[in-house]
Order: sequence, then C-alpha cells, then structure tokens
Amino acid sequence: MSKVLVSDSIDQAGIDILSQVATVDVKLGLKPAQLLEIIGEYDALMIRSSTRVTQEIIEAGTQLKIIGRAGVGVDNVDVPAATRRGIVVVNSPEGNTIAAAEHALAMILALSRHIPDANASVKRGAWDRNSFVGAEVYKKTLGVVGLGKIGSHVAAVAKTMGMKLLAYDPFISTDRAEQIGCQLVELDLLFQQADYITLHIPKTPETTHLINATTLAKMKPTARIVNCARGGIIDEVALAAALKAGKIGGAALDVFESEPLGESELRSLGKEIILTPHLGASTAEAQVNVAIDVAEQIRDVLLGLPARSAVNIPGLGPDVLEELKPYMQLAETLGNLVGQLAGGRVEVLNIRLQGELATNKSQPLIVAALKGLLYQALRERVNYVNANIEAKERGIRVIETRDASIRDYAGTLHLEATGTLGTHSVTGALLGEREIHLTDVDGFPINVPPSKYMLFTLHRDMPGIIGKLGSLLGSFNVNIASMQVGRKIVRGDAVMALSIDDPLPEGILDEIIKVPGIRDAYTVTL
Ligand SMILES: NC(=O)c1ccc[n+]([C@@H]2O[C@H](COP(=O)([O-])OP(=O)(O)OC[C@H]3O[C@@H](n4cnc5c(N)ncnc54)[C@H](O)[C@@H]3O)[C@@H](O)[C@H]2O)c1
Ligand SMILES: O=C(O)[C@H](O)COP(=O)(O)O
Repeated sequence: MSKVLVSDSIDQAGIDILSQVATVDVKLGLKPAQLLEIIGEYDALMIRSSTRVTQEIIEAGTQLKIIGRAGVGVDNVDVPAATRRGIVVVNSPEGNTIAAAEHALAMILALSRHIPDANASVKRGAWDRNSFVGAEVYKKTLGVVGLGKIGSHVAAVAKTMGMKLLAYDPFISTDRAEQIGCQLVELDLLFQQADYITLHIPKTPETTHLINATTLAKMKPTARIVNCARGGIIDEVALAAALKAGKIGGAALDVFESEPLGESELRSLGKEIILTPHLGASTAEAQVNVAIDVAEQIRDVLLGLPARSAVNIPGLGPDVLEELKPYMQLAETLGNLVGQLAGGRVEVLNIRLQGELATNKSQPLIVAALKGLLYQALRERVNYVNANIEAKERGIRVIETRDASIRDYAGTLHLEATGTLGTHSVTGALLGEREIHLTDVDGFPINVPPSKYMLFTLHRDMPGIIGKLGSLLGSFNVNIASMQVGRKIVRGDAVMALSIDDPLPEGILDEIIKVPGIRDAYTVTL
C-alpha cells in the first residue's frame, strides 16, 4: 500500500479520501531535518503553506510521486526540482478563492472602522468612542492589483458596496475588466487615485517589493493598503516607515516576507495597521474544499491516473485532458515504438499532427510522445512531468508540424525519429473512440493494433518469405497472434508487422535476418 505524509493541518475530509488508497501519517510541525529524515518512506506529501519543500527534501523523497498543496500558492515548493525528478505538484486553484477574497474585504472594513483596536479597547474596560472615528468605503476608489479569481470577487463585492473600481492587471482584457465593473488603468494612476489598494497577485520577480518607498510615495496620504496575497510583494521596512511618517493612512497584512512573522517594526505600530497570521484561506468551507480537491488528486495519481490541477504539467486542464486521453495513449505508444525501431540515441523527433489533432490544445501529445520515446532509456523515471526536460537534456530536437486537413482518419499522429542508427517512422490513429491502430511503419501502409510483443521486418515482397519466417519462428516455439504485410508496389520493398504471444528468444533476430529477402528485423515490447 502507498504511504502519504500529511505535514500541515488538513481537514479530515481529505484524510478520509487518502485513506481509501494509502496509509496516511499526519505529522504536524516537523522540523526540516525531521522531514528530511522520513520523506524517503513516502509516495506522496500533502502540505499547506507551512511546510517548505526544498530541493534537498525532494531529492531525499526517492519514492515521491506527488506533492499536493491544499491551497493555491506553491511558492513553498521547489517546483523545478520536483519537475526534474518527475514528481507531480498539484494544488487547489479555486478551493479557497472566496475565503481569501472575504478576508481582504474584512480587512478593508476593519481598517476603515478600526475594529481590532476598538475591540481591544473595550475588552480592556474602556469606552472610548472618540479615538475610533472611521471612514466609509461608499463612493471611495478601490484599486485592485491583480484581477484574477480573488481580485475579481473582491471587486464584485466592493462594487455592491458602492465603491468605484480601478484595476491593474497586464494579463486581463479591458472587456473582462469592464464585465467586473473595473476600469483598467496603469499602476501609477491606480496608486495616485485609490483610497484603498488591495493586492491579489502572485509573488514573482516582477511583483517582489512592488510596494516600496517609491510607490508608497505616489499614494494618497489617506490611502489604505491590503495584502492578502503573498508576503514580499510589500517591502515591510518601507511600509513601516511610510505608516510612521503618515505618508499613507493604513495597512492590513495577512502575509509576510518571512512567516511566522518574527521581530518586526510592524508590530510596534498602532491602529493604522492590522496584522493577521496568514488566515486568508482559514475558513471551514475553504479547508474542506481544498482538502477534498487535493486529496482526490493524490489518490488519482497513486492509482496511476492523471491529476486535474498539476502545476508542472503543461496544458493539462481537466476538460482538455479528458478529450485528449485516448490520443495521449496513442502518442505514448507511437513514441515508444519509434524509439525502439530507431534504437541508439535519437537526435531529432519530427511530430506531425494531422486532422483534429492539429489544434493548439494538442501540446500534451508532444509530451506523451516524448514520454514514450524515452521509456526505453528511463523506464518509470520518465513521466508527463519531466519528459520535456529529459528530452531537452538529451539534446533531442523536437520538430512539430500541424496539418488540419482530414484524410482517412479524424486525426492521425506521425512520428519520425532520426538517431545515430538511422531514421524510422510510425503513424497511428484511433479507431472509434479509443482503439489504437498503426497505420504506417517506415512509409509502408499497414493497419494493425499494437500489441505487447511485436516483430517488424523490412523485406522484399516475394513468394515464400512469409512461410519461411513462420517456420523459423515456429522452430523457436514463438506463437504468432497476427501478421500483416504493408507494401507500396507488388514485389517491391515491404514491411511485415507480427504480433507474437511472448518476447522473442535471444539470438532469433540474427537468424531472421539470414532469411533470404529479409533486410532488417526489429523486435519491440510495448
Ligand atoms: N492569504 C491567503 O491565505 C491566500 C489564499 C489564497 C490565495 N492567496 C494568494 O492570492 C493571490 C491571488 O490568487 P488568485 O487565486 O486570485 O490567483 P489568480 O491566478 O486567479 O490571479 C492572479 C492575477 O494576477 C495577475 N498578475 C500576474 N502578475 C501580475 C503583475 N505583475 N501585475 C498585476 N497583475 C498580475 C494575473 O494576470 C492574474 O489575473 C496569489 O498570490 C495567491 O497565492 C492567498
Ligand atoms: O496560497 C494559499 O492557498 C494560501 O496562502 C493559503 O495558505 P494556507 O493553506 O497555509 O492557509
């Protein structure tokens, strides 16, 4: 049975799902050294934002197949290191959207009405109504930086509170922004005009310290800024200085450059700042959502099925995946087959996607073909996650062509591998919804379903050759399940594709190529 380590606090609903297929160990608060020591035992790791999954941890996780982040941000996971090792990293892109958006909205209102400090003052026994006079958000301008899932929900709710909305997101169209009721503007204008600024962007090299002394200086002296996105988007030293000097009106932070927040100037400020300990996703509802979403994906991957929200597999959204699954199987089989026919080191893989495969959505087919091609060299170490990287590292040049015209089949895939031992090609298609057929080998038309053990010969089309090969195989006790010859002209060159029941015995290939008329023979295991 597989073993899953849960190292951050996860809702029981997720543990229940994992327990259907694995032994689940919940070990919270592990120190990095403790995690390093035990990670080698586990097939899957399920985390939130507290566990740091470094390259060292990933390398020690020799059995790891999947890292599941019960939440959105994977900045605590070394995703490139996981990708290199072929470990799938999954998250829950939408499970806590509403929770995070509502936390940002709560911050905006709490900051406007000094709720945390007023509450603390009453609890201390005071009845001070003068120190906590607030501001209304009605008719004020909210600047939303990042108009994705969370930013859009914040904007939609803020609109109903009568706020005017400005947004900055270079990857969102004006139409989309207008649908949400936002005016897309440049960042500088947003900084200058907003009464409230709320950040809903990922932390990237471009967004790190996006809010700094220079940008803070552009804001209104009454501006209030909310960060429920990621620590490090705001330069905390510059923010503390700006608040102290009264250069902006207030700030509410749920996330910090370093978590847990250690010694910080921010703690010494008064009611102009609200600090929460990364609570954006901490609602009962969100925790159930993300735990189920991620546990289901871990379960699926442990059962050999694809994950629906893998962050390190290109282009595999759930709909695309469902549609492409049979074709991915085709691509992988053809890749494996052409790799074995080519033998040696493959230097160039030409991939032609024909008919309904010639769409932009078919990128995963390239990955699947490479996975198949590299299987002989890497076995279980190659997967959909690392196939691209492994191919690149081996210097395999992939040339892709697309032709949308439909010929005999709705979609065909043609792979041609050129390597140190020559060039070979295979073409395949699906019959009905998912039955794989080889339709061409080395330019010779055939029509056979691939089988586990196959023998291909290149020979001269002449009387008696099939019988001789059959007798030879019989003398080695090899049972032929099916056989087909593909030829372009009568008595010219031809290809024979045989499905056999068992692997070919050692030494038989040498005997086969001694049969007069047979030029070459290839044995393949799929
Ligand atoms: N505090 C929490 O507990 C909590 C919970 C959930 C999510 N988050 C964080 O909230 C943030 C937003 O999450 P989401 O689910 O809305 O993500 P999302 O991917 O749906 O939206 C992010 C948006 O940011 C935009 N963007 C990217 N780079 C930008 C840039 N340089 N300038 C402006 N816009 C840019 C993108 O186009 C996208 O529209 C993430 O950082 C996520 O990790 C925090
Ligand atoms: O990226 C996220 O989903 C949030 O930051 C939530 O993090 P958490 O799961 O540790 O609360």
